[in-house]
Amino acid sequence: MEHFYTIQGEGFHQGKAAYFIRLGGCDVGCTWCDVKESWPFDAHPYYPIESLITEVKKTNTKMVVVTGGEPLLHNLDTLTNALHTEGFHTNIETSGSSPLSGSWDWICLSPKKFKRPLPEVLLKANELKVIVYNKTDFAWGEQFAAQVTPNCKLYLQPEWSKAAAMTPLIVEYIKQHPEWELSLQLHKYINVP
Ligand SMILES: C[S@@+](CC[C@H](N)C(=O)[O-])C[C@H]1O[C@@H](n2cnc3c(N)ncnc32)[C@H](O)[C@@H]1O
Ligand SMILES: Nc1nc2[nH]cc(C(=O)O)c2c(=O)[nH]1
Ligand code: SF4
Ligand SMILES: [Mg+2]
Repeated sequence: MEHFYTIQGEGFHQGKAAYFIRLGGCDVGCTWCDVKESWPFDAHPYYPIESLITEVKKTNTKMVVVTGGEPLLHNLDTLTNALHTEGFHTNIETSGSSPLSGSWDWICLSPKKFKRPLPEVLLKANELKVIVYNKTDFAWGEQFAAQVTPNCKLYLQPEWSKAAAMTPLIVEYIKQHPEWELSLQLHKYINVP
């Protein structure tokens, strides 16, 4: 759908330079999704992997983030193998709701009520990023925290339109449950892609 060089705005790698590859198509349908234009599967331009890699190599980045849409609707083996051949770190942003493909240095799983994550992806997640849209989402997120591995990082991220109301609740929750950390969508505060 699009590709751009920016800083990772969310989660464990927040603040680091990263090249984003956003793949078209999503079958999850979150009511509050901030990239609904990504949902149609066939409405986006196709970029050959070689030309994407040429663009990434023009930057100074080591890190490539594959997102969407739901990137796991595509088989990502060829793309991630090509990125690894060129020495890039491969990160994915996923709802975990479709089978895992690709080889990943970092998997950020953000579970969704609209299509639940698969156990196989929960077990491979390096980072669990729960979006807090209302106060019931804390208890809802704990069920997934119970299914990831002990090393998996745990983040609570306010849904953007509810951030003013939810961020204070998140701060209180983290004070009570310090295994969780705050993730803000930094790029939206500083107006970068
Ligand atoms: C647009 S999604 C694409 C990747 C994948 N479909 C997923 O949901 O993880 C990228 C990240 O943005 C988060 N996100 C989407 N809309 C959001 C919103 N309105 N507020 C906060 N986070 C949002 C998702 O939960 C996910 O972690
Ligand atoms: N800067 C920036 N950081 C991000 N982290 C995850 C994003 C995504 O949409 O997957 C995203 C994004 O769209 N922009
Ligand atoms: S899974 Fe991701 S891309 Fe799909 S609707 Fe939800 S937030 Fe948007
Ligand atoms: Mg985004």
